[in-house]
Amino acid sequence: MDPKKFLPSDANDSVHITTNSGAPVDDSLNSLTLGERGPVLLSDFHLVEKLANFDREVVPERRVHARGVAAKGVFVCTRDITKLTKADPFSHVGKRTPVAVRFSTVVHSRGSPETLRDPRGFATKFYTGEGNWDLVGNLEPVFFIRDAIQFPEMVHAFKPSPKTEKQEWHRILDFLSFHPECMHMMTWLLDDVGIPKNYTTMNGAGVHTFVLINREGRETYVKFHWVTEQGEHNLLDDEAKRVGGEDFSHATTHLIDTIEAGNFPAWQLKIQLMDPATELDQPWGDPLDPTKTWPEKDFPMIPVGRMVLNENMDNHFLESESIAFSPGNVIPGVTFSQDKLLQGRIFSYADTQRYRLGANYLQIPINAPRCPFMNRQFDGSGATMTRKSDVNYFPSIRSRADTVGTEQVPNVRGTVSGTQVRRPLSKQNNFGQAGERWRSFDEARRQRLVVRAAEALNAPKVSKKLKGIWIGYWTECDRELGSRIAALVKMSNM
Ligand code: HEM
Repeated sequence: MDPKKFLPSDANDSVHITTNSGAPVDDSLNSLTLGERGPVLLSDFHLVEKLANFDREVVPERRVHARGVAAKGVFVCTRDITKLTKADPFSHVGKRTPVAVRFSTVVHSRGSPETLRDPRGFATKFYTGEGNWDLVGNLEPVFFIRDAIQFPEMVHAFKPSPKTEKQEWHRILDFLSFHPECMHMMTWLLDDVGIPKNYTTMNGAGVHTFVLINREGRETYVKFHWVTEQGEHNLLDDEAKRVGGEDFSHATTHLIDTIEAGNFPAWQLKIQLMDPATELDQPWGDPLDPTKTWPEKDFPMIPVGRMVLNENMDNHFLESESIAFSPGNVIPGVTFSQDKLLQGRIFSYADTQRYRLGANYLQIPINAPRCPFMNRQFDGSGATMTRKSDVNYFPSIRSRADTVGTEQVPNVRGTVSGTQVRRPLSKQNNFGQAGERWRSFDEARRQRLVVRAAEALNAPKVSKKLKGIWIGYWTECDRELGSRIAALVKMSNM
């Protein structure tokens, strides 16, 4: 039997409604009752099945990044970097790799306004010839914290309060006051880019340091950046209120309409490179620190590819909602650095997706690999893979692939040794790049950040003590920045 031949479809190839098992239903408008006025009979199988199906139509929303929209497209390699990496999408100039991208906000639920000040997700799945590679990035090239062990509590502080179900600044500022490494990210969140005009006018970043590996096994540190060809545009706070009032899904509307109209948005993929032998010599900090950017004058942006989004998703639930990105999905030629935030992410995504979408979430078509594939772990809830063989173990003398062996995949890094410790990175420099970024703005943009930072500190329940800590941090970033914020903060209320 070829099970694929019998997959239910929406071809509507029956003249009447059927049950999920295909039996004709004589009436799908009136429940089966004892007499015209009821009661309703439990033997109305169709009614019970319809309601039961409806009751299960949703899966849990993503724990973060619940609100988003996805599209499909293509990535084209534009520069020969085969000396740096054996990764399939870069195998030759002109190489085309299908992609799916999901843009998102972070904190609030599905259906929340897209005009809120919030980081933005920019996640890309490359369907490569050697497995799916997910670059699960954000608009901002840095993050609030450095260690995954702090992430759940950070999200609790940003998410709506368990008492009021409202996002509250005092909880965010309280948590982050213990993490001065957040200051660089705060100069992105409270900057104009904190509310992008729409998803096509924003850049993206891989954030972490990753490692490129070439055919000889040589490793190069890399940072990935998506640079929008539409130009970077944002909404100022008043504009955001107006746009959000007119259409709280404005960014989703814009992406779908733009693609529908054939104005396909595009991004350049640029990389920055570092020799790992120099990693301890960087004056600005540690390249394993995701709160740092690499100065462009020392690490120039090198364009290596171009991505065009040219197709909307056909079905929101089956594609946009079911797509599952994970920083753990790397391919030969690209791997992880020891960045502690990244290392926690390698676990967390696949784990939440097993819960959110089920054990066989990688068999959902939008997630399935589009390359030759072979392993023996596919049974369980949601399994749809066509299999005819009785070899469901490994290795087997009856399977050629099991005995031939594969080319050595140069993805495993060399020996690492050390003493077990729980200790933060010693090179911190929490304020330097934050101050540099603020000073790089023109005066109007500087002032907008000052006002937003002060508004956060003037929010309800922000204590005098907390205000003092934050004014201290802003002053460490830049003396003038600190004093300008302090001048707008009301100190008398607590
Ligand atoms: C230790 C830190 C982090 C943890 C534990 C974490 C965990 C998660 C989880 C559980 C999800 C939901 C995934 C799903 O249900 O499919 C998610 C989504 C996401 N995360 Fe993170 N995250 C972390 C840091 C980051 C950072 C630093 C970035 C940016 C570089 C990021 C970008 C994203 C994006 C873009 C999504 C949405 C993916 C999509 O569109 O489906 N996360 N994260």
